[in-house]
Amino acid sequence: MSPEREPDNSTDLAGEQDYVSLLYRRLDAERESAQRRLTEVLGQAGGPPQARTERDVATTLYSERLAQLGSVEQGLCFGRLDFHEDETVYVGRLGLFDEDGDYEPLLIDWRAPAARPFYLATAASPEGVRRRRHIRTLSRRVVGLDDEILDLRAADQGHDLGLAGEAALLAALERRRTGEMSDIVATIQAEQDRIIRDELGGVLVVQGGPGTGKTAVALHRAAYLLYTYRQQLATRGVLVVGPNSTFLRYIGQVLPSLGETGVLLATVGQLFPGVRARGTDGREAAEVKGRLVMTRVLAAAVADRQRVPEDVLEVEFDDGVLQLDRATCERARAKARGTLRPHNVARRVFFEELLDVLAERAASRFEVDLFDGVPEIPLKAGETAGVPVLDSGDRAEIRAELAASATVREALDSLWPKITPQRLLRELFSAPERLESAAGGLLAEEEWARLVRPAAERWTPADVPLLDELAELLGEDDSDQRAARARREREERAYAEGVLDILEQDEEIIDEEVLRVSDILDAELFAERQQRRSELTAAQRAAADRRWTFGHVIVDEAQELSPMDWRLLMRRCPSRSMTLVGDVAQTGAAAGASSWHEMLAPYVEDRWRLRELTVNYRTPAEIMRLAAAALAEVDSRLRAPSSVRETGVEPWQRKMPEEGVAGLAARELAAADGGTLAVLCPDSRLDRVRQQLPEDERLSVLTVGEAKGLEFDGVLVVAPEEIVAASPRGWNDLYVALTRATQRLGVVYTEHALPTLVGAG
Ligand SMILES: Nc1ncnc2c1ncn2[C@@H]1O[C@H](COP(=O)(O)OP(=O)(O)OP(=O)(O)O)[C@@H](O)[C@H]1O
Repeated sequence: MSPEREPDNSTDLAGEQDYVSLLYRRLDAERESAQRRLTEVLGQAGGPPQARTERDVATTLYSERLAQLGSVEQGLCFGRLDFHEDETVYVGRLGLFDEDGDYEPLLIDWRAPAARPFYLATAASPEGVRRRRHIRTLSRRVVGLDDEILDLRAADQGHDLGLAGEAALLAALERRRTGEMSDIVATIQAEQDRIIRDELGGVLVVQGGPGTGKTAVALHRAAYLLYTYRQQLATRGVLVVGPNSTFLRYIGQVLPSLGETGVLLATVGQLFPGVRARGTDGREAAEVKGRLVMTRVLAAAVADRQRVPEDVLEVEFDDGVLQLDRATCERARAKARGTLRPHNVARRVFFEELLDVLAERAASRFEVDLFDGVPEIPLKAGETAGVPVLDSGDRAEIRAELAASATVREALDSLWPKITPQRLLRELFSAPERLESAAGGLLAEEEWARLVRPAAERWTPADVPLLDELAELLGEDDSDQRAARARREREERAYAEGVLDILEQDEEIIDEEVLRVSDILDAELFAERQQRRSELTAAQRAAADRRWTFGHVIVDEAQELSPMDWRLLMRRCPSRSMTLVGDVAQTGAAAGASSWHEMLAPYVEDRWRLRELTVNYRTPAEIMRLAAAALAEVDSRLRAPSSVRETGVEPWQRKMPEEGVAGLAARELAAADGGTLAVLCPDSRLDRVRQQLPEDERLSVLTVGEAKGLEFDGVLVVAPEEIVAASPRGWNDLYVALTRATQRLGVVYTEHALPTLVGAG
């Protein structure tokens, strides 16, 4: 599409300013009203539980509304569509209505169906649109207009990449980077829009090269889904998974500006409540931990904790000793395992079995003791010896005593202990003999030996899926807690019934009050209220609950996740309503994916749909030519995405010892003209390079892994030859490093130049 442009015209500018000012007045009025209501609610206190619950709901509602209204202050309205039938629609960051008139829409939310032509209309397929106008604002002032006339005559003069709102797009892309990602609502392109608005159900995979807007699309999709399927998603929330916390900080501000709060942003390492994975694994250990075979290693480690005695176990009880022989314990273990319940739950069965046996043995011993020393009286004709001395009540009492005895419990615990995932994993990794027993038949010795580490070591991100797996294998015997909860509920109900009785007897009390009390007793209503309360804090509640399942899960840099990471995520999303975005050419993690098919087959077979993004909005064509040479080394069949723009600045390459990096960085930082610069280096050089460089908030020194998903105005890649040599996925890493810049790129060799790059440069 090659739109004809109408020149900016001051009458239009003034007209749009009037309209935009009207929108801001409406926004202010909404804010005042939400603030007033919030203040009113906060001013109330006391009252019955129902009133308190309602106040909680209202407080959260108005606070969220205020946050949402605050987040759209910049760029409230950014577009206008004029249709052939003289209809005009304004598009913006949220919907506003004319509440004084007949509730006409003044501004259409970008996510609403009516806003769609703004992103999709082309000259060839104008969807009734005559003119698309991008409105540029600075604070509340209109500073420019970019018009496109969608005229079929212009359609075949088409631009190769089919860009919509080209001037506004290029202006957005030229912007200096601040270190925080911004939203792209004003300039979403058609191929991106189709992904953002794709249906909710099933697994959607978005494959796209660097800079094609995968992250941007994933976040806008979260906002779109919450807007469109609010009922379905608000209670369960949306989980957005990113590769590391630097990345989460980078994208953290985008969603509030899209007006969304029902989203939990997390790394996989943050998804096991109570564990903070702050340690790091070596590349090889992480790779082994990520393998699917670890499920079998862990299952074996759990089975190893279900022991039987070599010969007999002696259990002290009541001034005597009872014996549990190996065969009896084996029978009890087989029965407990046969229930197929998790370890901590099946333990109850094991205990019950052995308590039965012990009770039997204790009863016999008691009977023997009773008759000890008593002379045997010969049986008369017709008499039998079968009548037991202890009746069933006595036997039950002995069993109860055994169950309550600390020594008995200790003895049984030594065979089948109650154990947490954390304890089991710590004890497994800190004891080579335990590891050998569990992993010996499944991993080679040099593989399982990589997992050995001291017990005091910190948890790492790769431990988290293992803990999650163990939580499933071990389970939680919560029967005591459940019994306690049921007892509490019975007591509360009895109390409420008592209150109701008193109220009914008291004639002074009005009917309404009585109704409120009886409300508490209505289980359905009670459950519903609980539900409403949880709706408001879905993201927070989800963060604290390992068993939480999300309405939708979005995974960014999905290629980095290991098979064990996927198992964890799939548990969090049994509905398999997921959006996975990534680029298999950028995989750096040793346990990461090289094919979407391989990664997904265990969970959904081939029931997933693929969409591709093909245009690179970040990296200029000059830099992309160099990066394409690295991509060819990854796989010669892969094609780099086409860059949207050229800058006229070629990337440069130079040989220089490490000490020279500081001077080059200072030069590049100056050239970035107030923008950001990243120095990307191999892990082994990170500390030394960091020490050389001054503290500056515009300057970041990172490894390639840390820079994944980020972008900077300028980038210096140090020692590319070492980045390539450092891992089997070294070329993928170099490709990632070379595609982080929006303006300028320099490559500094410390040893030998890479012939591939020299040829391309
Ligand atoms: N339609 C658009 N309008 C304006 N800017 C855009 C658009 N699409 C993408 N961008 C910008 O392009 C840059 C790259 O986008 P993003 O980080 O989402 O790409 P990516 O595909 O996730 O890249 P990578 O795989 O390298 O992490 C960002 O600055 C983003 O804001």
